[in-house]
Amino acid sequence: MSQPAASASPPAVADVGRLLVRCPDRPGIVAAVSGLLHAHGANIAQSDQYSTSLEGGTFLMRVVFHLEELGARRPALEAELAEVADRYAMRWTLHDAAVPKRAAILVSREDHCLMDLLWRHRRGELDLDVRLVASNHPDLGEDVGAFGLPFHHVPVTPGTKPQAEERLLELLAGEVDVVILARYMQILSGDLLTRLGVPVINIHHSFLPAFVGANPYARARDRGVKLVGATAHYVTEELDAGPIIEQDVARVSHRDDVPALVAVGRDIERTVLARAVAWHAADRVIVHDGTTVVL
Ligand SMILES: Nc1nc2c(c(=O)[nH]1)N[C@@H](CN(C=O)c1ccc(C(=O)N[C@@H](CCC(=O)O)C(=O)O)cc1)CN2
Repeated sequence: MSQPAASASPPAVADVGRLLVRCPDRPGIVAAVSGLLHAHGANIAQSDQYSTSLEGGTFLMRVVFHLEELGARRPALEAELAEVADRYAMRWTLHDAAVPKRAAILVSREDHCLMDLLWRHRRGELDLDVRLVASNHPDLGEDVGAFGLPFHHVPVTPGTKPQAEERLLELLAGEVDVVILARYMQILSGDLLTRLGVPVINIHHSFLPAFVGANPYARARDRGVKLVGATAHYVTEELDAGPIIEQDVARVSHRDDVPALVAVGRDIERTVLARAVAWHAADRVIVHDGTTVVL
């Protein structure tokens, strides 16, 4: 099963920029962007592009480049990018690979996805600046503290959901660039998502679009599935309907009861979430028309 390379991005080093481009497809875009980077003294290390259609499609491009003194040269580079963008009706973002995205992780009681992310982060495998962990249960506070990270218990009950979301916003709004739901089992309101204003990545414990919502493994067992899976997706107000970033599956059989399905699923969930988070951290995921392109 082919999939984007586990990590095609060069190591995050000084003076490495990542440029993401989106515009109506037409001839000359690659030449215009590469020519601009060359004119500013940049050396392109990686370039990936995709057009949604050869006729009237949208052109998506990700360029990783090295430019000495990137910080000092960035204003002039961005000024000329703005001019090229006008010519090609281009939307673009430029990221400094030396500045990891600030992240918060939300969790409930299941620890496998959270711990996997924290272990990878501690080993330096996850290019993120993990700022805090928050949970609607106190269970994992000690485990998080062992990683030297702040842990915030934000209890949620049906009658206190608005107040809990206000507390989450106090902790997160303006403080992080991405929020990761590592089996966080509370539905986030559209108001919270809007006020957060940053991408939220969720791991759903089924191969979406099958078994949206709660208790997917029990429903999968009742259905007699021969595969179970996990799906990492961006979070939207509609439950488990956001753009899919990564998925994977494993074979199961009639011999597997629900606990066995849950056990098989745990390994899939944590590896799928880790891959999705790593790709997001490396600016490899572009959302287009409710789906994603992973360059
Ligand atoms: N706005 C969104 N919020 C969340 C999403 C999402 O896609 N959009 N994904 C969920 C995670 N999730 C499945 O992956 C999920 C979580 C919670 C529920 C649910 O029914 N929760 C109940 C309360 C459960 C409890 O009290 O423990 C509820 O919130 O009413 C279904 C699916 C994370 N949030």
